[in-house]
Amino acid sequence: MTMDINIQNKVAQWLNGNYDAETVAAIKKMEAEHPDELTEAFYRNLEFGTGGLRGVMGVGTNRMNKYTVGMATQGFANYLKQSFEGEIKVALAHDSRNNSRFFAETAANVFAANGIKVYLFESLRPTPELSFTIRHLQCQGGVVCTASHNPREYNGYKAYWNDGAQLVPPHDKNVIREVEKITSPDEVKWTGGEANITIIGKDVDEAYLQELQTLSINPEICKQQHDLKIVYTPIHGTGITMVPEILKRYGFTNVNIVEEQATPDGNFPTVVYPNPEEAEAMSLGLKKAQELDADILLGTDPDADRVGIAVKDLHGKWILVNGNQTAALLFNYIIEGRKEKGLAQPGDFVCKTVVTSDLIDVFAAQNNVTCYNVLTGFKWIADLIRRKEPAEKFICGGEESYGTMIGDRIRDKDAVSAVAMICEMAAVARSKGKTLFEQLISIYIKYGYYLESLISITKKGMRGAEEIAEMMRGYRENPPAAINGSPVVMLYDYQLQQIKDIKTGEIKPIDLPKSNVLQFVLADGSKISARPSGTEPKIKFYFSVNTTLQSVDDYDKVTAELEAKINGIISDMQLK
Ligand SMILES: O=P([O-])(O)O[C@H]1O[C@H](COP(=O)(O)O)[C@@H](O)[C@H](O)[C@H]1O
Ligand SMILES: [Mg+2]
Repeated sequence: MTMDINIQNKVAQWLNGNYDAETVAAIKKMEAEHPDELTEAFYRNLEFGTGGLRGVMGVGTNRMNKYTVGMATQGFANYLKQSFEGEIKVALAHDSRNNSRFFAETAANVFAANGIKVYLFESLRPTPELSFTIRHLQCQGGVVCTASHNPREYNGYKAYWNDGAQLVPPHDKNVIREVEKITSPDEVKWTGGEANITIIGKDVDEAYLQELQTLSINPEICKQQHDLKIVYTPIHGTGITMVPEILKRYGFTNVNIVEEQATPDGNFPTVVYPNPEEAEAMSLGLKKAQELDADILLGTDPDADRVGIAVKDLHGKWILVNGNQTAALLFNYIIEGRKEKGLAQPGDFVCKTVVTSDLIDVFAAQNNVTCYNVLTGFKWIADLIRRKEPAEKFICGGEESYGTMIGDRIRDKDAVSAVAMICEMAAVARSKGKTLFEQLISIYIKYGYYLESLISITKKGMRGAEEIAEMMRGYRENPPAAINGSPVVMLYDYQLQQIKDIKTGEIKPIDLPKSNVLQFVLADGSKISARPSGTEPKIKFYFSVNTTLQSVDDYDKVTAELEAKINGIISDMQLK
């Protein structure tokens, strides 16, 4: 295969530029032995996706290495200097991944050499704590070196603006424009500003923990139910730094850590993927929860912004709760809890993403709380808060992909607060003689039973990205007329920013930025969404079906019906 001329030029730049001997040797080796890998490493530059820059670690413009981190930081520094006057400050953190500390120190040195004041965490911390720190220390920007829940060969760069939110347009595009102007490592200021770096730690931890304590709605019940039996696993990530402490401060005394996964380790030795969405990543925790006959299991991802939970079902069998169910439970607890406590105000709003359960829209409306829908990515939830404040007040936000954000002081998804509040919610349920699972069923009975499921198909590399684009094009050009026997009645195309009523042909606009997402709404109320992931080489299909549930006695039967419906949709779409 002959290599595209643009790729050849980029490779030549790296071979002839001021790159270290190790990098040059690695490129030459790939050139000789694996030219296809060389293409993958250089065919594009890393871009800001749903959650910052993310890539496999290695040499090349499409990889995470000290050069791409250094250039991204130089570009970010340039843009911060154009955007703000006076002293500029940034906060930096990192997770437990291999090279995360090195990348964070590299970024710290580059910012500092550009005359920017840097607050660098002394060691690993959760991503949400960094979001908090930006506001707390009044910084103009920030970075976390993490690839979140991605496989171990990845790393990444989550970049933040002065409100503690990840970059959205135009800032992300503008930073990339600055990065693209940099053609050689010689244009990066690598060192020379060490005096501008301040190491931070305990004081900020304390402020963050105190902030999280203010979120509690029923602190007295947590104390009363202090012996709620909790099993927690940080899956070798940053959660260990804050989660046990916040649980203690909420008053919980029976917290059992999964010891085999307690030590931060970038090889994530006990799991295939460090992602609580994967059942396998939760299996050691489940084993411990079963042995201890615990009330709840919680697991956080490496940068502690997403949380997965497991509880016992009606028959005492342990089940993994999906992200939609956790979000529904938590939103419901917060909305109803605030109402009961007299904290609810006109102008309160919640926010979720367009691929997250519509059950939340239903109960928010019935409780007079506005529910907004945004594109996938917490950066869009944070963006909405910015656009609505101060007229409307953000209460909580969340998404199917195992994340929530409570209150407006932390502007990114936060598993530390989520763990605390989920345990509080379990404590409140227990004080009423209920389990969390029973609580979920009560929500279904009151507002409607929505069942969701997700299929992700991995397609790696340049070819994979093309295949995913082709699949999306196929659905767009030839949308199905019916799925699983039910006609498609509405077609949402977020790329075209329009909703089409299939029967009448009427078209309505979608007031969101353009995004490659399609949704088919069926006559029976089911909804199927398709979109390429913005963080991993995957295409994602989301399925949502719903019906009414009269009583807990019908739960098993109705669940089986809804599951059969989802399976019917999946097989009709030939996705399995
Ligand atoms: O990876 P994290 O935990 O930072 O999470 C990031 O990616 C998730 C998956 O995105 P996608 O479906 O595009 O892969 C998003 O849902 C989330 O809002 C975003 O913050
Ligand atoms: Mg994460």
